[in-house]
Amino acid sequence: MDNSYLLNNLRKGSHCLLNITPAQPKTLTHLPKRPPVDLAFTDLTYKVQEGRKSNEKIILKSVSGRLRSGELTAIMGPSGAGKSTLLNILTGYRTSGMEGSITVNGMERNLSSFRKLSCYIMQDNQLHGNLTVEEAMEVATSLKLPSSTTRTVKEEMIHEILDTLSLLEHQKTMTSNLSGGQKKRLSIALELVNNPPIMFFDEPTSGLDSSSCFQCISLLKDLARGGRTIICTIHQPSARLFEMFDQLYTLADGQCVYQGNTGQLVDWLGSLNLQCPSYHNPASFIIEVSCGEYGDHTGRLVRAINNGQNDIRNGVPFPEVKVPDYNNKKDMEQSLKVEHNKNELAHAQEKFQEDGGRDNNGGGNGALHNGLLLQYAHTELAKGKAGGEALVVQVEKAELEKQDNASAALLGGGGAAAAGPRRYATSELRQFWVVLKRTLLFSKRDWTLMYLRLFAHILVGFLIGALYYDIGDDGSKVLSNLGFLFFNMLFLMYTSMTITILSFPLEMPVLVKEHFNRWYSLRSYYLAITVSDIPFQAIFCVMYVVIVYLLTSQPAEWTRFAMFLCSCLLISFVAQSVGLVVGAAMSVQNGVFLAPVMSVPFLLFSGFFVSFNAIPRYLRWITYLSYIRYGFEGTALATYSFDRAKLQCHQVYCHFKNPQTTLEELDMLEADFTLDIAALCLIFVVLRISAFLFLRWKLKSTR
Ligand SMILES: Nc1ncnc2c1ncn2[C@@H]1O[C@H](COP(=O)(O)OP(=O)(O)OP(=O)(O)O)[C@@H](O)[C@H]1O
Repeated sequence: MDNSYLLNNLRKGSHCLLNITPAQPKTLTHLPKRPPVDLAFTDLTYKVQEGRKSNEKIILKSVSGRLRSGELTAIMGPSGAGKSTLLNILTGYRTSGMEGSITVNGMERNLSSFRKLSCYIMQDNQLHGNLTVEEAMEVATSLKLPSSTTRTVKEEMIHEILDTLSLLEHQKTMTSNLSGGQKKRLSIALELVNNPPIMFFDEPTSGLDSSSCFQCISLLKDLARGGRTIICTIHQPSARLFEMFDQLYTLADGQCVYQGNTGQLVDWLGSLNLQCPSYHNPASFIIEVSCGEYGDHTGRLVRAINNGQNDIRNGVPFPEVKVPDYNNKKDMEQSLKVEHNKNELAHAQEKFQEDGGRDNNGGGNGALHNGLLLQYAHTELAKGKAGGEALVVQVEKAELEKQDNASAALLGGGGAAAAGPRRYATSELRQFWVVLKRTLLFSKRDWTLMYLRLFAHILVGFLIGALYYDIGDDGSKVLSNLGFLFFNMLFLMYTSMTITILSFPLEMPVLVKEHFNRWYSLRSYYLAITVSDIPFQAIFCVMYVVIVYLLTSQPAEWTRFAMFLCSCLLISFVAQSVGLVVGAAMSVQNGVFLAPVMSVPFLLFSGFFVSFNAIPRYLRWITYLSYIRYGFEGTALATYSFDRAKLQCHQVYCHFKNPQTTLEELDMLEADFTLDIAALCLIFVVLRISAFLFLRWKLKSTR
């Protein structure tokens, strides 16, 4: 072979190699700027009542900790240790039953402002399956960014976020068709839109394979590197994943057994005579220790880490196991006796800087620097060195200044979506409009909701039309015609009620997430879903009524048809509202059983089975509540009242030839059509308000 050819190719190859440039890490440039936020909690206790009132269960036992900006923190622990509970409390998702203090940049947490700064990505992704990735992102930008943000900026932002999260090529994919890892990334992408400085994740790796887990944690790490505070609960990660976390917070039996760098864990446990075997995953080891597999060491670990008040950091000596409690007045007074010594202080700072220089993270991070310095000062103080106390004061002052600046930034400037007195980034009218458009899109795409319902109304319409064909003007078939009127009520009631009972509770988890993450107010959401289904329900009802009215030969008068239709429409809207109340208040299983059962009294007292005068007096009040009665009465009056001419009679004798006889038999001679319509409207309004109140209660009670 020609050597020069080989050489040339090799040269070409080396040229190619030389031209390879490492992939640049993707960064998010279009996101609103946010200040860094440090979160700290002190003496956090969480209790729940179990069984009888006096029976109290303590889930978190006076734990403390600090979660810093720019760090990826893992909350780990054995099952039932209290990880999810701690996360729920830190996010503000759970507030009742909690004692202790939570501070944001050193200031007591204001839950309302905090929720604008943070987002909570729950374990199950809670996404609407009927939207494409792109549409879901558009909804998120429309709701989470101020209305003043231009369309171009929103589009660029969506493009950038999807590109960063490797979802760009899937932007036209339906959310329901995404893989588990992609769904997780989409959940993150949706919340990234307004760039919250604090992001909480509950088990972000659950259900993912090892490669997706790695990608997911890498993404979280990148987000943390962007200055965000990223906190996630995780179940025993692999050694490779474990190394990726900056900070570890471990719980056992509701107490903190470790808080500090992941890299220091093995040494720290070693210093407490708990040697992690070689080639053993440190994450597994701390869980095994916490579970008591090597004996009961929980108490010792909790004391050593001061239940989360201490922090094991790179470059800072381990705190001694018997560290004084600085929250304790006695210990504090003792430490204040230590004489101020400026030389000692200077020495301490110098020494810290020497140690701090070895810290990988310390460099440019002021918060971390101060944190380390503070911890070092406490350690010195614990050793009884005079300079320690002055150093504590000095560092704490610096820390406070930083916190003031950051907090001012949080409240005053930064991301427009976060700042300001408004709870939401957009007006309620806009929220209503965006949610309405989204719900209409779902309806269009939901086969069950739309096409099955349409099909059912048409099919049943023709079936009933065939069964009761041409009976409307036949004096000998009035009883059958009354049966037809009653069946209309029954059909319209069940179709509109059950579809809502089946579909509405399925929306709940997404509603809980989006409402909690401040996408929209409950009012705008509720109004949007209330309005969205009314046109469809109306169209189906009109189609059904036109078919049956014509086929059964009811009176061919426009006014009577309008009255008949009006009663039927109101019945279906009222029944839909009953479905909303039931759907808001209970699960699908309970609702599907209870709603029809609860409707039985209303059907019995509708006036079809027993006329009003035949009902015992003490039970008559039920007829006033029965919306079926008003609907049935409305259609009966539309058919037989208002001086309707005598019906045709093809037999020797037709008892109900005169419509007045029918009304008399039904006790409807005195009935007023307007009153029936007014009663149905009133019941509709009361039910819609009740459904809203139930929904609000449900949202609160799930937390
Ligand atoms: N409302 C409640 N009533 C009674 N006990 C509760 C309640 N909520 C939580 N607990 C208990 O508190 C403990 C901690 O629960 P939590 O869900 O926080 O654990 P976890 O560490 O997240 O567990 P896992 O890893 O298995 O999800 C558990 O023993 C649980 O049974």
